[in-house]
Amino acid sequence: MLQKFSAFAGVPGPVVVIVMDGYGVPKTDVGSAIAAARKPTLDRLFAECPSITLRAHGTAVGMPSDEDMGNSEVGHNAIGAGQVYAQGAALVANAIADGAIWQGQAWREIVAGAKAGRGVVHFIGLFSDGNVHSHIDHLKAMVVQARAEGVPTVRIHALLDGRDVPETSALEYVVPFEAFLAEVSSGGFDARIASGGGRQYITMDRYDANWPMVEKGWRTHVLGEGPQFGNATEAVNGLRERNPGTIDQDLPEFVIAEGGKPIGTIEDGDAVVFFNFRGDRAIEITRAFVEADFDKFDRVRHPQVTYAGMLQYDGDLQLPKRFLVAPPAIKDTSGEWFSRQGLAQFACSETQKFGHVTYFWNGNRSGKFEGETWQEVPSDVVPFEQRPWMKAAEIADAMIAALKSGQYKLLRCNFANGDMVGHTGNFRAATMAVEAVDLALARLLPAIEAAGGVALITADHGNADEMFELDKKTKQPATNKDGSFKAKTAHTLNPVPLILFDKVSGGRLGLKADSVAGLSSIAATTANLLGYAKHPAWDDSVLDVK
Ligand SMILES: O=C(O)[C@H](O)COP(=O)(O)O
Ligand SMILES: [Mn+2]
Ligand SMILES: [Mn+2]
Repeated sequence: MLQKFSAFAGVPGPVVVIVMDGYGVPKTDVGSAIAAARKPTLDRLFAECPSITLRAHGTAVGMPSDEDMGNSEVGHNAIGAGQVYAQGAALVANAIADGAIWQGQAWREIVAGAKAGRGVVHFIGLFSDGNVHSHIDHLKAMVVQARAEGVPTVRIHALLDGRDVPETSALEYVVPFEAFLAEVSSGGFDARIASGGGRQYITMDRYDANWPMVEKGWRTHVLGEGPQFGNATEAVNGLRERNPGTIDQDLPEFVIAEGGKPIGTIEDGDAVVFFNFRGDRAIEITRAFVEADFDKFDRVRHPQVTYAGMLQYDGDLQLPKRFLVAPPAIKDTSGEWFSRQGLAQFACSETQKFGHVTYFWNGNRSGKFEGETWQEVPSDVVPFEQRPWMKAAEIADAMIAALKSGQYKLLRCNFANGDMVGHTGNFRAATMAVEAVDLALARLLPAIEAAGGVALITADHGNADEMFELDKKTKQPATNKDGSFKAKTAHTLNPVPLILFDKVSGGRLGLKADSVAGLSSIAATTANLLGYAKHPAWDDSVLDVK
């Protein structure tokens, strides 16, 4: 059980944690959709309430280095668990560096499974060095190892990124990788890219938002259906010509063929590795491969393959059963400990971020802890620059209703706007996204005050705070040849705000500025606001009690 907090007895009402996804604190207002947005509520909060910044990238959230931006998985894991674990990106890199991955049963079964069949290993995954869902160096190491272990054929199904890396950078990955594959394809070894497409167009849906996307991916990778090209470089060039202005993440599917025949359909007896380490966008395609009674779309045929995930994507569902590297063993999460305390908890977001405040928050578990209520607001299936307000109003409605019910001592929500619209690279839409969140806060905060509660308003990482690529040398926004700014779709390395909205303590409560504090300090801060000492495993609270 959690102990009482000696310095403060706890607020009379609930504690509400509000995550403004993709809302960082930028170094310059140039290119910041947040600075450009009209946001009277947030401006007032920053002027009147205690606020500090928290680290939300790099080692502060378990990434391999401080060059790595933050992301929703590591951010919500850190907020929910109150601790920092070495995350998938680091765990896979280490397992490759020390060779442990090749000794593991899963890798041995992949190689043995392929050799017992047609001798084909397929690698499907996000084809970039974004290090959010995957890293291309991990793929490279597996191709080299497969060759060394005598696997004759490798087929790669490359999901083009442009979302965690610059928006039209696909050829920077495809061209050198096809050259590398040509170089290693000798002595009876044949490795080629066989299919692919934009990651937001095929395969990498999440949270059941858009199964037709996954079906399209299945038809591309498994059945070999789609426009045919001679190699992936030609495919990217050809698709760009046919779809002018389309950025990589939205490019349609492609299939590599010889004489009209796809070179890499997935057949009985093949081995398949889904090489993303992050789970949210890996779960649906994994289900299509491993579930016997799968009913989300017609698979046409269901090849019997040896399937492995880079990590296990869902510990509760054991999905998939075979995985190359063990995921971080996240335990003692705040959700679990507040539940053991008998506190009722409410979690809400729209589909696109629903798993963030449930599954990621609870340490990548899909099951609820006792006393948790989860509410999902269905997201629209549209390009979000067309609807930058997304479901901010409906999330505010649900939160206000939950507050009014008086049932919950802890509430949490995620507003997806700054991030989902930030990822489109559309500056104007991103300012509206921030404005929509501001409007929702203007309604939500009075309900928190009326319930005698307080709010911690924060973010999981930056995105809308930097909508232009920065020049690597000057760190100023980079320009195209015509002088326009280069749109940026990825997350940022900026810290995030932590604001304490408190109308109940009479000014007793503040936040301690601490240059090393990160997102993992929020769990302990929440416990202290409720009048509990932090769990010993959690990082320190930043609550200041006068
Ligand atoms: O999956 C995505 O949309 C991006 O790669 C990362 O965004 P998120 O970490 O905010 O989900
Ligand atoms: Mn996020
Ligand atoms: Mn994002």
